[in-house]
Amino acid sequence: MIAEDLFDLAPVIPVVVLDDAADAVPLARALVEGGLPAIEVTLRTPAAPEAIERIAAEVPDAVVGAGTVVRPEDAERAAGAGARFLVSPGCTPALRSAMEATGLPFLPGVATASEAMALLETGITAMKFFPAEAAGGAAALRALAGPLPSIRFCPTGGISPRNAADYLALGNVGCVGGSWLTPASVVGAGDWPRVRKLAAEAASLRPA
Ligand SMILES: O=C(O)C(=O)C[C@H](O)[C@H](O)COP(=O)(O)O
Repeated sequence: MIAEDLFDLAPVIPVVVLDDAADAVPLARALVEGGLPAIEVTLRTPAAPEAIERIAAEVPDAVVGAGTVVRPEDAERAAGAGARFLVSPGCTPALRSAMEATGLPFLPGVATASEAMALLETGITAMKFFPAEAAGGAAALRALAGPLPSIRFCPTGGISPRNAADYLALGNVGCVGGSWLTPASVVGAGDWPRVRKLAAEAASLRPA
């Protein structure tokens, strides 16, 4: 799998924060059943590595990745847990090297033309656009497509059912990411049917 393949899995990559690794498998099953197989588990909680391990072992139809990859050592740790892709909110040369060294596809985060150009110089054409809404939203991505037509983005940050379709209509958007599919209250209550419904609604944003 190369990074661009992540765009073809589903229109939305759920961004998941898990406090309890025991929630990982039922949550991932609900997302997959709803039609969203690519799942980004953020490395923001101590439970994240075990959550990734469990999903990788027990939910074969999921493509589990790690988000919030911030330090170079996070990349190796995520790969060791079984992550199949990596996502970072921004990027540095050291982080880029560490992500590349895992051999996994990765979406490094950018928010400006200069950041995107720095990665483009190293051959990267698939990136996360973060924080999408705060950094100019769909209008900013439409503008970037002019001078940087070879880059495709996964915008994340402030995306919801209200604005997701605006992003997905852009030619330089491969998919979007967001946490709205797994609200903390819903995960805390173990309301997996609700997660499945939110996922199904998101999956229908763009025909597969
Ligand atoms: O953790 C990361 O790697 C990030 O870069 C940030 C997340 O993608 C966003 O925080 C999700 O944004 P919301 O959907 O607005 O909650």
